[in-house]
Amino acid sequence: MSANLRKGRLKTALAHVIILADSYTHCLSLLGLLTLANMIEFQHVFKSYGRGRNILADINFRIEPGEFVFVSGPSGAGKSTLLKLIGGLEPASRGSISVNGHRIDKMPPRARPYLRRAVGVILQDTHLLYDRNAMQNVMLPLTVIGLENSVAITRSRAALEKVGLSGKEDMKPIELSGGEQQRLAIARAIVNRPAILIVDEPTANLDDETARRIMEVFRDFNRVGVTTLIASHDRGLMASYASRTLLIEAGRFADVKGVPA
Ligand SMILES: Nc1ncnc2c1ncn2[C@@H]1O[C@H](COP(=O)(O)OP(=O)(O)OP(=O)(O)O)[C@@H](O)[C@H]1O
Repeated sequence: MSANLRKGRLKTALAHVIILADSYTHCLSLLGLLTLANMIEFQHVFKSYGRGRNILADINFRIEPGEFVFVSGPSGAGKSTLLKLIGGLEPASRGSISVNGHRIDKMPPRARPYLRRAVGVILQDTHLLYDRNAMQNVMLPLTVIGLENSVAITRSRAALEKVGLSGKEDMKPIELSGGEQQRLAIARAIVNRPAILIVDEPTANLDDETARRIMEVFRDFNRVGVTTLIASHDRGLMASYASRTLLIEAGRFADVKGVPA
């Protein structure tokens, strides 16, 4: 056997080991997630911005590990605000919020990276890095935690493929359509395999077929135990997927089985 052929085979074998090791750690992390109890609990939570009115008032609910829940209500009702509280992107004005058993309203700033890893946040404003290409944007959360480059690339490619962006790795966000940018933000949020996914209006800019495909990506994650919360006013989407809906309407809050009437 020539030295080049041997080298080639060794490289292929190594790549397989890396992928296998990666799946192994994924399984372990999923087991870890399940034992970590990736639940969300709000107790008497109030939220106002500055001295303004209460956007959320005395909100109480508990989402069990692995649930798939919609947050619904009219525009301006406070859906994004609720998601931001869970992701630690906005502080509550009063009350207690627990995520994964940690009181995030009492979490010191040095513990924030933990929350960022545990909770994948996909907001309407995608916060992509416009001077980096699609691949670099998706790789960022993995680079931050010090994952080896080759593993980060393999996982980022897989995440881009999941959201239908294979072949667009080298494109900058500005060269992508609104819907593609949204899918890029989804790839970046799932690449870290969070315990909880919170998603704001994920299908707003997408055609029906792409919307269905993206919802299936969230379902796949949910099937392996990822607690998923989706803010939406798309009744068709909720009719297909919702088994529980948190409804915020005119300052009132309701926890509804299935889709609200
Ligand atoms: N940073 C902020 N400062 C002040 N007010 C804010 C801020 N963010 C949101 N609000 C106000 O809080 C209210 C709820 O906003 P939020 O974005 O949570 O609603 P929403 O239900 O997600 O709306 P939409 O469906 O239109 O996205 C709105 O009246 C909004 O103006």
